[in-house]
Amino acid sequence: MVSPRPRISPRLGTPLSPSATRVLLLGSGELGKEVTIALQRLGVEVIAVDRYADAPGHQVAHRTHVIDMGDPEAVLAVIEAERPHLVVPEIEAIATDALATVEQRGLAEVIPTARATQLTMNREGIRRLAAEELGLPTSPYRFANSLDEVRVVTEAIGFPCVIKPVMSSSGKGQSTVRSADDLNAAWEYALAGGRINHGTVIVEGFVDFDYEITQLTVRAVGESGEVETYFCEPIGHLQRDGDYVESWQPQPMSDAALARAREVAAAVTGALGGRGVFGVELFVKGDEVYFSEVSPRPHDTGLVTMGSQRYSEFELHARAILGLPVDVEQLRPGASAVIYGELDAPGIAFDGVAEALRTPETDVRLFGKPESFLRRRMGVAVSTGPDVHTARERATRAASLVRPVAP
Ligand SMILES: Nc1ncnc2c1ncn2[C@@H]1O[C@H](COP(=O)(O)OP(=O)(O)OP(=O)(O)O)[C@@H](O)[C@H]1O
Ligand SMILES: NCC(=O)N[C@@H]1O[C@H](COP(=O)([O-])[O-])[C@@H](O)[C@H]1O
Ligand SMILES: [Mg+2]
Repeated sequence: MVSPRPRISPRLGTPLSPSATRVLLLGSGELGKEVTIALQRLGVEVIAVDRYADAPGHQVAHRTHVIDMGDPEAVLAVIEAERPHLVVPEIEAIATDALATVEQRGLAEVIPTARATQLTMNREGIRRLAAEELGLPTSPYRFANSLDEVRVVTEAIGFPCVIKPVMSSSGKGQSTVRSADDLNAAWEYALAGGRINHGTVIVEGFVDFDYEITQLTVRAVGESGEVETYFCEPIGHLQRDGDYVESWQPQPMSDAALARAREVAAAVTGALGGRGVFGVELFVKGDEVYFSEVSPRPHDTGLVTMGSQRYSEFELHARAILGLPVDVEQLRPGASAVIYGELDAPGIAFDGVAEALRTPETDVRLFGKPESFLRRRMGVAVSTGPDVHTARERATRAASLVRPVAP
């Protein structure tokens, strides 16, 4: 299903010289910032691209660009100008047709593959692949293009159900609907919240799961010289309004559920192909595992790995995409808790960092986003501890001590 692709040379060059190994990131938020730092430590030349100036990843890259990432010509132009070896998508809303062109013309290698970015940018592509081609269990689902169609398909799906734009992330435009009276509001919210106003929604049956996990899965060159699949310890997380607020590792699971989670993750990532980290989102009920969606890149809930693993998901991504070996060992139970902006203002300040850092085994990362919004993720607290419970207490406490304030 996945065509063989040329393997990147494991030789690394000197940045800003003709021998440089060049990586271009499309998207330079908090996740891209950490990938960039990991690449910089390996002496890779990094070009960071985003839709706005001074994005977190811009602040640590060799060069930066601001473009409309939904514009295929703009995406192609920046890749043609920079001639990177690797193009690394950091968000899903990108002109993915341009990435297919890049791959076809052999301009650069797209991570993990152009097809993977095309399938995962739209919930319809990945859902049909997982449920219909691979036969993996998912929530029941239907697609709808108008409020009338939403009314019809919810008859089939039943209540409660979850309505989401087919192109969105971090819960934007998503609502859980309990009765037909709420459909109008959910439709309007989905139209307003989609990244690209596509006018299509997915209606999913509500899965009454016991817990949900991200199964970080790494496709990297192994000792055999072939791409092999590696699994991190499962990450449990808590979501509010479709956006992650807390994550921890490891999530305790039965042997049967863990084995099933890894089977599902291997099937999906194997079908997408390429190299790098994937965040496979799964719902678990008893020993049953339901596939939800997958990021073909590091995952926000995986921020916890900056504390809990020998190599964070960002370091693993950097190594895997460069064709270097990986080690997914977890060292200590860990947790992360999100620091939101809590106010709408540019150039905000943060009080309470010293108090937060008095918490044992705790780090605070402030992403440096130039503008704060009420519910924009501006930072994260990452803690470890003797057990997950202690790590969670530490991280949530530290995050609550950091107070965003107007400058
Ligand atoms: N069908 C469902 N049944 C129950 N809960 C759901 C369902 N779909 C979504 N959720 C809840 O909403 C959360 C966010 O959903 P989803 O991952 O699809 O949104 P997203 O916008 O892609 O978010 P992100 O980009 O952060 O992954 C899930 O992690 C889960 O907690
Ligand atoms: N769930 C996806 C996710 O966490 N993506 C991360 O958030 C950034 C966008 O943040 P912004 O909306 O605050 O600019 C993205 O660039 C990526 O790092
Ligand atoms: Mg998700």
